[in-house]
Amino acid sequence: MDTIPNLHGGPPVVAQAIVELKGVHKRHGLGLSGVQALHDIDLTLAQGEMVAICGPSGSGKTSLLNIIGMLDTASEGSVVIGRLLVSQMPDQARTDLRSDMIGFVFQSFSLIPVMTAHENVLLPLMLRGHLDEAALEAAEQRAADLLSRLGLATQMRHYPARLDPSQSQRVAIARALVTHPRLVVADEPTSRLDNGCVRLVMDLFARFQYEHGTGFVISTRDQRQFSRVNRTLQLNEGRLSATPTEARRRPLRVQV
Ligand SMILES: Nc1ncnc2c1ncn2[C@@H]1O[C@H](COP(=O)(O)OP(=O)(O)OP(=O)(O)O)[C@@H](O)[C@H]1O
Repeated sequence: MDTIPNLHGGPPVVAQAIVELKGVHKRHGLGLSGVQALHDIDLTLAQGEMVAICGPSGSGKTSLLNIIGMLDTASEGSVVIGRLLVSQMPDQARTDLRSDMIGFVFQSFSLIPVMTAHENVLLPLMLRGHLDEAALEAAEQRAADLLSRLGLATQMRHYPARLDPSQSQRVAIARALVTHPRLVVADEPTSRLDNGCVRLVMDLFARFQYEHGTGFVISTRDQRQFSRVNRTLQLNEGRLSATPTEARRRPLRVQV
């Protein structure tokens, strides 16, 4: 549990944790060639909080995000996402939970080459099961709105091969948001964007945070994001160097 200043003047709001990591270690590979990517990570994120994880290349940002995003498992320690102990869940249950509550922005975008930008964004909604005509129309509209907000109105019918890195990164961001997930995990989501596009993306994230209570975990080396998040944590050689209370913290805007 975490208390958040109430910007509307009332008592502090008690926010539930959406992510709780305790004593998390991650080792890639076995034996002498193995790499210890994360050491004894304790981390709690409140629902609706936006947190940046910064650190140099190789510090363990992707390893940490993959665990929070349920794409990978910890070697040791407990991982609770949305109050469920995912570190002890069978793979299929973890996959289902991930598609229900998490949007993931991959560092390498991971767009599907045989689908247009619009189809790529629509895909997570289509994978949720059969949509009747009205639901399909609403889903198509939602995907188109997100692409427009990210400055891609004229690229919707383009295939990934015709998109530049900035456009591809924005398509990957739209795809992560389209299900209105409770948590977005974004691996260096602004690495290929100019200042104008960074502003578009961070404005859209802030809007989701405010309107839908979406939480964000963003790994970054990009100083341009730091003023827009609630907290910034530092990873160095697999260790979080500031405890959450020591780290700079800005109040959350919450709807009450
Ligand atoms: N699948 C893997 N197998 C072996 N080692 C790995 C694997 N994935 C990551 N590592 C190693 O774990 C360490 C942390 O890597 P990670 O990708 O998590 O860091 P990062 O901070 O995200 O780096 P970057 O900013 O360059 O993406 C590095 O030493 C990396 O080489």
